[in-house]
Amino acid sequence: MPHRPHVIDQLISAKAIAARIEELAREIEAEFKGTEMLIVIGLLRGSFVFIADLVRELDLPVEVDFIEASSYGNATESSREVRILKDLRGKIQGRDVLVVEDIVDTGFTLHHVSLMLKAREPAKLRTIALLDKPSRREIDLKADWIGFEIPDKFVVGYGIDFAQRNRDLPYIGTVRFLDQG
Ligand SMILES: O=P(O)(O)OC[C@H]1O[C@H](OP(=O)(O)OP(=O)(O)O)[C@H](O)[C@@H]1O
Ligand code: HPA
Ligand SMILES: [Mg+2]
Repeated sequence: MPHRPHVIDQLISAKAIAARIEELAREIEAEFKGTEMLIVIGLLRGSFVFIADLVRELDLPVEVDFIEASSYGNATESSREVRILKDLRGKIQGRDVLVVEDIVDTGFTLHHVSLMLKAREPAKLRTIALLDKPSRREIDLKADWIGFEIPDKFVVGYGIDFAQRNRDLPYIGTVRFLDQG
């Protein structure tokens, strides 16, 4: 796909994200109070920034593992086909698990990964997504915790990309394409 000229408008500031992560961490601590070990699973690549900030805020014993799932390629529309490019290193049977996602849009990615992980019989499986775009949902699914509900706009930053770019922005922004008005 050729690079499309665009500008980025800030939607959620880095400060607002940090404040929300503190609140979410307290709720997750309450839910997993007394756990021997919480396996925190990030969905690569989009969640790499969120999981890094979240685990550092959690006052719980944690292990970190990753799955790489991809459905967007370089497009702004889901292919609705979730490919698992990398599976977990560790086993999760009988363990407490938190799946960390950056954004739930159509719902295909989190749905697919949740089903796959549930089949491995964890003791408890919960999900968290920093962003939720309910207007675009095609699968009836809600993460157990959501950072922010956002409008039907393509977003980037804080780990989230457009054609692999802009993951390094410290805030969440919306992409305004200049070739489409
Ligand atoms: O709810 P959905 O419509 O499935 O969309 C959400 C998923 O899409 C993006 O991942 P992508 O496939 O672009 O891969 P990436 O995380 O490597 O950027 C995003 O990071 C979520 O994982
Ligand atoms: O709004 C989005 N931005 C980037 N990647 C995405 N994947 C699903 N929704 C989005
Ligand atoms: Mg992703």
